[in-house]
Amino acid sequence: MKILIAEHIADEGIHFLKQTGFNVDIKLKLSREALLDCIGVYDAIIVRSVTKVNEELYEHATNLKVVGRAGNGVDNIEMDGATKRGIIVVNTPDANTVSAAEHTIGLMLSMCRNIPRANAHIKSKQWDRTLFRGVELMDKTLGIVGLGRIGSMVATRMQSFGMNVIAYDPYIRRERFDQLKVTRIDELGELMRQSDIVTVHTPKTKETLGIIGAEEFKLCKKGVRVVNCARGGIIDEAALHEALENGTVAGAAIDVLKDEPHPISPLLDLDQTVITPHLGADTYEAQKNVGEAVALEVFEALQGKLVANAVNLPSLKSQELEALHPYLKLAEYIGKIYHQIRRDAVQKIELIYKGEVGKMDKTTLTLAYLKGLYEIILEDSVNYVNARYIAESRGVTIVEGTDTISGNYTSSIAAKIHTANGIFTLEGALFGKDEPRIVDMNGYAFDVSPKGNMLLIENIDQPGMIGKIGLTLGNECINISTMNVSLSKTSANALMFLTVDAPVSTESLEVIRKTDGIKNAWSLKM
Ligand SMILES: NC(=O)c1ccc[n+]([C@@H]2O[C@H](COP(=O)([O-])OP(=O)(O)OC[C@H]3O[C@@H](n4cnc5c(N)ncnc54)[C@H](O)[C@@H]3O)[C@@H](O)[C@H]2O)c1
Ligand SMILES: O=C(O)CC[C@@H](O)C(=O)O
Repeated sequence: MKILIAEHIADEGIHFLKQTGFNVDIKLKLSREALLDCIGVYDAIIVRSVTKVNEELYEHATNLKVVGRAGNGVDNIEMDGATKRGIIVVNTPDANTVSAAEHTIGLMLSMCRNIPRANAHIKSKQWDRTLFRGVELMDKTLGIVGLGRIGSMVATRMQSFGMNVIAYDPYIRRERFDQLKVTRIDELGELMRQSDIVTVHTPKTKETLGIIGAEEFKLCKKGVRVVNCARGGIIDEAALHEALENGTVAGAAIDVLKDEPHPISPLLDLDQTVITPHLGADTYEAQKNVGEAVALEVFEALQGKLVANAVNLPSLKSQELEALHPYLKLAEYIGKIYHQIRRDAVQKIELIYKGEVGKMDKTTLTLAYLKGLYEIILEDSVNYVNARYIAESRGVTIVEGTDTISGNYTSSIAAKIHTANGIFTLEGALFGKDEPRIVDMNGYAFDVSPKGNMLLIENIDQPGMIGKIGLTLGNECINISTMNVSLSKTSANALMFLTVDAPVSTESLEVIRKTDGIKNAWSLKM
């Protein structure tokens, strides 16, 4: 596996990746052309906020499996393009939060006390204290837009400064506001009216781009101050420039610009602005955290593991992932069986999660089922990321449900596959803590451990069949490890699952199928 580190990450992360035995190339500041030229050989790329990982790059990145975003914001990564190609995108959302919150506060204080200009003044050997009179934070109202990880850290820290903290975030539950002792404001306009300082902490999305613009500035108290340590463009730069020039806004503290990494913006020419070149995450602590986290995630994702911080997968915490693991295995096994027995195109899949498993993350379990289903026909090109996309692009309807009752088992997963030629059903249960078993197939009851090479045989239920099958397999040099027979409740047929010690060749399978009393036989690989 080859990994390209295209933007600087901490040595700890690089060291980790190198000792895994992967081939690691560090090529910082490549031109776009050079990046497009070389990306084709890489299995993974690690970037920060500058590299645009978009359609153009994906078209050249024919081997790419993982994009590691060393940091939080993924606005430089085109997610749909990655998902449909099965490229897993991982980031490190918690690794630099404290640094970003502290930088926000540093910028806020610098702006309110004119620290950067005063510093430049005295370093030019001048001493005039009348030029830099500032304002206190105590008793002022801080309006936070986006009360997520960083917004909430800024909130609690600024409360200790004696600020009255209000916030606008329609996507956060009321209880969270209460827990943080932050006043919930239902409309952005109202937040703008009440605030002395406004700080934005949303991701950059279609909805938040320019969320604070000319109209919002019209609602503000004269002399409001603004902070943007989130993403360039969330506060419209042209409108901000205008508002600073006409005095509506007294000061702006900014870490992020619309067009990075270019230091070009009219805001740079104003005395009322304090600007840093996207330094929010630039602390030793944050970079060490980010570097280590992204390296581990890229390593795990390259091994096909489900990673906690995968952006284009349902988000799961590591403990949840651990608890889910045996069920994921079970769902994948159930998925694997259908296309090894039937070729009929799937029209609809109903998945019923019964018992304990019904309380777990069904979205991810269904991904595991679909991964198993399509792996049989698409092999490595299907993974957790694109499994649902593949099903949906084939017009397959997926229905998920739960049932509190799971018969004899603590947990089971029942799959019902609808095709033009009828319905195929399969149910699997978990035995003990982590042992998957097939317990029912099309109404035949079983207790089968799906593993290794298997044979499924349909035969007429008549005396002597087991001996005959044993003899046929013996003649074909097929050694049987386990055998599980189930009789039909409605016909004179039986189904038999066998575990065998080597793959059964097509020729042997033909011989088995022609044996008297055997109606069909399938070789399965689990
Ligand atoms: N300057 C830096 O170096 C630096 C470092 C880390 C993160 N960031 C950026 O900081 C921002 C916040 O990061 P985070 O980790 O706190 O993210 P987060 O996902 O934890 O929080 C974002 C919050 O914004 C809210 N939100 C989304 N759309 C909204 C809207 N239209 N109106 C109001 N609220 C809305 C969400 O509900 C969420 O609570 C991101 O843009 C991230 O990229 C910058
Ligand atoms: O360090 C970076 O490149 C970006 C940091 C920050 O904006 C992030 O999104 O994590």
